[in-house]
Order: sequence, then structure tokens, then C-alpha cells
Amino acid sequence: MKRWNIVLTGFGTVGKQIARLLQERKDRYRQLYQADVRLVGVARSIGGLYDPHGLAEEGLNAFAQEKKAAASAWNAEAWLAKTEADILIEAGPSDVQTGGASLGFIRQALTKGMHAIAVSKGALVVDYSGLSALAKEQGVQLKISGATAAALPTIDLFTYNLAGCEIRHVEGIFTGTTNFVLTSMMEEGISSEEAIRRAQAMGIAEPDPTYDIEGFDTASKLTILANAAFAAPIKLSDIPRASVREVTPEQIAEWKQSGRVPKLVGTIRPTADGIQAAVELKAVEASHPFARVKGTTKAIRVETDVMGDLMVVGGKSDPVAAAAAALKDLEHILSK
Ligand SMILES: NC(=O)C1=CN([C@@H]2O[C@H](COP(=O)(O)OP(=O)(O)OC[C@H]3O[C@@H](n4cnc5c(N)ncnc54)[C@H](OP(=O)(O)O)[C@@H]3O)[C@@H](O)[C@H]2O)C=CC1
Ligand SMILES: N[C@@H](CC=O)C(=O)O
Repeated sequence: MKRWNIVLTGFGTVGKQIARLLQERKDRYRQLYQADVRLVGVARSIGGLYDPHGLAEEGLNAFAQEKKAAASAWNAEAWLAKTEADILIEAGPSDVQTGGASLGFIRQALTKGMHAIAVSKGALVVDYSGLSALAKEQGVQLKISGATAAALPTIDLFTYNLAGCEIRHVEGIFTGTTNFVLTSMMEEGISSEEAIRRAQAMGIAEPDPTYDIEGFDTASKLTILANAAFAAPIKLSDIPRASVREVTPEQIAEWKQSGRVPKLVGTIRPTADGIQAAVELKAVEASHPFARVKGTTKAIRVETDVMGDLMVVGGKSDPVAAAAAALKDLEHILSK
């Protein structure tokens, strides 16, 4: 039985589900992969826990309840440096401008020879190519399912299922929150503000929902996918974005009347001038397959040269499903 020590940075909505599923699946890992998987470290913004033998549930529960002490400061880098672990799972905030603390955590883990599984997007948006080169150099894996629409297969579709194909066009509904907001406005007649509040209550909206609503979340996923699946050096700022915030009651009435359905669609298209990506608000005809993709459901449609076109719909948008996507990555590492 091989021992696999895991550290988790970010112990919020998704991080807690990762910790819970890791515990629940211990026997599965033992039976399928002869792997003794232990969560040995967990970090929040206020501090970290580490036990080389594995963290107990009671300790984790108490840590989750801890409040920030006034003027407390802790050194996350020093904490990570002292942990002895094989895999980092990064589930902290997505800071897509600087990469934030997540970028440092992933760099540090890869440099230490650990595999890294990213659920947050910031580090990958800012420096996917640097991180992936570092992982290669260190002979470890950098897995990114959680950051690229999570339970909806995207990166795995390109790297496993469509390996060898020429991808001619990709379009997708990559953000559960915006699809939920648009569907709620169309079908329940509620305001975008009310729909955003509901998406926040479900735990799928980003801490600042502007990031979803103004198309940054979709654009971030496109940036990561363009770099990871197409080796295209696209930056977030290269991608034109549309916002769901600007949708007016008049537009909703007009779409309803014409039988069209609004969707925030992300596209990636290889062209003679390189990879083009965009986030657009499209009113699709009722006959378009995206018209039936409702609520928090996501979808991806891919055109290829020799495998034809294919579309995947679903992959639940919720914190448990996002955690499960990170642990799918974990199983791919354990199985190697
Ligand atoms: N929610 C979802 O459905 C999905 C989310 N994601 C991505 O997953 C990530 C986590 O999302 P979610 O769990 O909803 O977010 P939360 O805001 O609930 O949790 C973020 C966690 O990160 C911790 N944190 C913040 N700064 C630091 C730091 N400097 N060092 C260590 N930990 C830190 C927070 O600490 P503290 O507890 O002290 O506040 C908190 O525990 C995000 O990047 C998001 O984009 C991806 C797919 C789906
Ligand atoms: N905010 C995102 C969650 C993770 O990527 C969404 O709504 O899909």
C-alpha cells in the first residue's frame, strides 16, 4: 500500500467538500489503487493545520469554525514548506489579475516535487505555461479539471477523448451562475440581482459575483483551456467579454416573443492567425441544442476533423460536484 499525503489550500465551500469526500472515499482508494490517501494539511486565510499522520475530522470541524483573530498574521509559505506531502489541492480564491496566494502555493508545491490539482483559476490564468513547464521539469502532474468547468468535462475531453483530432471549433456554456441567472430571468421573470442572490445561496457564484456576471469566469476558463489544450499563449485580456448585467426587461420580452433563448457562450476557434476566443451573449434559436441547456447546467460542443461533432451537457454545478471533479484528477494521478 503506497501512502499519499495531501495538503489542501482553501477550506471554504468547495474545500470542505473535498475534505469530506477524501474521507468518504478512503476505502475506494485502498481497493482500487492500493493507495493510503491522507489529508495531512489544510490552510485557510487565517492559518493552517498540519499533522503528518493525517488530520482528524474533529480537528477539521473546529478549524472550519475558527474566527480570524484581530491583527493575526501567518506565513502560509513557511507552513507549506514544512509539510511533507505528495499532492497539493488548491481551492482558494481565483485572483485572475495576479494569481494571488494560489499562484505561490502551486509554484511552491511543484518546485517541491508535489503533484498539483487546481480548482481555483487565478494561478492558471496568470501563468499556465510557466506552471505546466515547471510540472514537466519536476516530473509531476498539474491537473486542472476543477478550474475548467469542473464536473463538465472540458480539458479531459480534449486530452483523452479527442486526442489526435484536429479541433475546429469549441463553444460552450461554461458558467453555471450566468446560465442560472439568464434562465431565471426568462422563465421566472425575476431580476438579475435576485437570481444572483439565489446562485450565491447555492454556493456556485464566485465570492464577488461580478466575476461570473461580467463574463470573467467564462473568459478565465477559455484562457486556461486555450493555453492547456491548444498551447495558445492567450491572455485573459485578449478575450472580448459580454456581460449578463446589461440584459434589460425589454430584451427578455423580445427574446420570449421571438422564441429565442439568451446564453452566455464562450468560443475557441483555431484560425490561420492563431486561436481566437470570445465570450458573447447570444440569443439562440429554440432549435439550437444550447436552448435546452437550462438553469445551472453547463454544456460544451466541439467540432473535430475526423471524430465529427460532439456535445456534452450537464456535469452538475455545485460545490460537491466541483470537489468531485478535483478528486477525479486525484484518481488519474493515483492510477498512474
Ligand atoms: N463554488 C463552486 O462551485 C466552484 C468554485 N471554483 C473555484 O474554487 C475556488 C474556491 O471556491 P469556494 O470554495 O466557493 O470559495 P470560498 O470563498 O468559499 O473559499 C475560499 C477559501 O480560500 C481560503 N483562502 C483565502 N485566502 C487564502 C490564503 N491566502 N491562503 C489560504 N487560504 C486562503 C479562504 O479562507 P477563509 O476560510 O479563512 O475565508 C476559504 O477557506 C475558487 O477559486 C472558485 O473559483 C471552481 C469550481 C466550482
Ligand atoms: N462560478 C462558477 C463556479 C466555478 O467555476 C460557475 O458559476 O460556474
